[in-house]
Amino acid sequence: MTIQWYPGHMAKAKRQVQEKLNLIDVVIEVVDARIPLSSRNPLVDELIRQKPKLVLINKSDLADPEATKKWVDYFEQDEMTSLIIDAQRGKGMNLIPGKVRELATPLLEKWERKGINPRPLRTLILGIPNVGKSTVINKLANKKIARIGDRPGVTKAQQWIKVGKEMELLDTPGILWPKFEDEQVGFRLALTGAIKEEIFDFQAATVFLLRFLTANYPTLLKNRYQLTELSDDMGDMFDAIGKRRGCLMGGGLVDYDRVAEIVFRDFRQGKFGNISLELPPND
Ligand SMILES: Nc1nc2c(ncn2[C@@H]2O[C@H](COP(=O)(O)OP(=O)(O)OP(=O)(O)O)[C@@H](O)[C@H]2O)c(=O)[nH]1
Repeated sequence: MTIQWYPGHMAKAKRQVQEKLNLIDVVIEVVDARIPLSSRNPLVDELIRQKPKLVLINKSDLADPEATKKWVDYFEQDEMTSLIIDAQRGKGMNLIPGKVRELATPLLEKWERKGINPRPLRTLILGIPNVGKSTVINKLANKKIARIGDRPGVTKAQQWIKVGKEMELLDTPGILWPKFEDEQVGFRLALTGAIKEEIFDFQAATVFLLRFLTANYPTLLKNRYQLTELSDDMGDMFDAIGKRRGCLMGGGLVDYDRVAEIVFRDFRQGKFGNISLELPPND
């Protein structure tokens, strides 16, 4: 479910994350590999302050592998440790406990110095909606966790999931809102499913996507709709795709809304192939 965010919701979400963070040794932030920056809330770093953090670049099966490698370098330059994963298929996830331990080395050394018996490291999954937080938790827990819906008057205690011997994970993720004052960021979030479809202009998002594909993945776009040529004129592009897909109204006119919907759905379902909608700044 994608949530509509209002100032009240944001303040509540922030408070809830802050409460959880008090219990946490290492934060695990999940981002969408297709939009690793746009799917972050800049508040994360401010919120978690000095706590060690691991970035999971999820949904790598949908993204462009070349771009994803560049993102790992980008995060490294920014002194962030990241891992490329595909939570749906569990790929890359076996490396998480080792990375968490590595990140917690200063804490483990502190315990040793003080003669404190080491306990499992406590972690929290954090991220904006739809990046795959629950999928990551379920995979790490190695089973489907039964979720108890919010019921008025019933306080659900925080539950810890054991991941191996040395790591524990809070069973509910921390959710932060996406930030989309920039229109392009908004389109990227809409295309990847992080914000509700009703709150943006479908045709405008499709125009953004078609322009992006024309510039960056022309062959994938041509192949999908058997187009011999691509045009900068979006009217021509909609016409060409619409004719291929039989989106015609009376009088042979192309139904642009239907074209937009088809292109949009095709992208959401990964029908174009592996595409990243964002490259690291300065690339
Ligand atoms: N292709 C692909 N899909 C994924 C992957 N991880 C999660 N998904 C899908 O992405 C959608 C969202 O996943 P969730 O785990 O519900 O995401 P979430 O961050 O918990 O979402 P919210 O509950 O909205 O905060 C689901 O349809 C998942 O099946 C992945 O690695 N690859």
